[in-house]
Amino acid sequence: MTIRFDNVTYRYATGKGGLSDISLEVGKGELLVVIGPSGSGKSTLLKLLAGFMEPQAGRILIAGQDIRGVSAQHRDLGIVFQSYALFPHMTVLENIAYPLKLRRVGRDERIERARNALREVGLANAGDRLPGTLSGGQQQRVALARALVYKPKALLLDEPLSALDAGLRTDMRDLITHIQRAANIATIHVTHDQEEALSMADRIAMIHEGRLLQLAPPRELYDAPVDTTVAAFVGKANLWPGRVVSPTLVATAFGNIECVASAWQIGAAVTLLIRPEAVMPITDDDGQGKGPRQEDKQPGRPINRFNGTLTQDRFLGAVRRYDLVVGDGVITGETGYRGIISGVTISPDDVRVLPA
Ligand SMILES: Nc1ncnc2c1ncn2[C@@H]1O[C@H](COP(=O)(O)OP(=O)(O)OP(=O)(O)O)[C@@H](O)[C@H]1O
Repeated sequence: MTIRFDNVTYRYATGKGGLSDISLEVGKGELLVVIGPSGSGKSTLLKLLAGFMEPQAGRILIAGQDIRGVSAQHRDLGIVFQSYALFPHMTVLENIAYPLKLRRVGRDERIERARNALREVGLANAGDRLPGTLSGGQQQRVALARALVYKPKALLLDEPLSALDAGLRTDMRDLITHIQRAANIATIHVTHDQEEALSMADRIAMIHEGRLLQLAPPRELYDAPVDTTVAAFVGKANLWPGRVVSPTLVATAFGNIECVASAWQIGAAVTLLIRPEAVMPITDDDGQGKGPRQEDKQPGRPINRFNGTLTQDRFLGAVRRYDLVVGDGVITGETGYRGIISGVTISPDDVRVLPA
């Protein structure tokens, strides 16, 4: 089954917030992650889908059917919230079986299906316990089992991992994607956490101020963001304002930067995006301060080469994130190199030209 938003608009009575003209489709078995800053409209999107309120314009379709007027409980959606929302006085098994009871499934079948669902989330032995005796991660697994037990048409995950600590969150990402794949169910997952989005999503929808800015697979969103808002929200970014001076040159506060600007008019105001991992430290190994990648392209002439002073040097384990002050500007780089850094180079191919 699929989920589709056709030009959906919702305005709160206050006149502020909501969603404007959202169109997107989630395919059968697809995991779409919705990201965006606080207040961008992510929860509004879920509330409209879940049936807690109706759009003022546009249509929402589940499995090709317009769901306007269908009550929340008849939309047959599995929903997992940040707060586990389990019934504290019911055992784990009773919690999971509850949606089946509501649907008048017989007792034996209820228990059997609830046990299967519990096994799928790796908690086969926890059926008789009360939710309060489980850890946060375990409770979230129960919530997931309860959401899926009646084979809903689609799955909605509203920040399901945000109450968990970092290590557990990473494990739960894998569990959710595993179970979501096995259930082959169209899923919308809302999160603040960009790494969670990048690692879990088939595609990511980035929402900002109620508008859909970009809908793309994680790599495309990261490598080719449509604008500076997406570039800054997803991953770390060096963003430098500039002006196109030739098809291969953009003037910035750091001087003229070699890049591919042929799609832009001469004189156009642009912003250059350089990801920190594309910033190459000039190491002792290439002594003369010419990055090897630049030499390959134009022998003898150093391109996009900057000398400066390291002001921040953060050891993050696998990598080191540093700030190099160059004139009035700062270049942030990431590297596994542990030696002294006094300059960097940036390959023209690693510079992305975005609208100003
Ligand atoms: N019940 C409401 N009445 C009026 N305005 C609301 C209501 N709910 C949300 N809003 C406004 O709509 C906008 C979008 O809110 P929404 O909760 O969808 O954002 P969000 O992206 O989910 O934010 P967060 O990440 O903080 O949960 C916000 O500006 C918010 O203030």
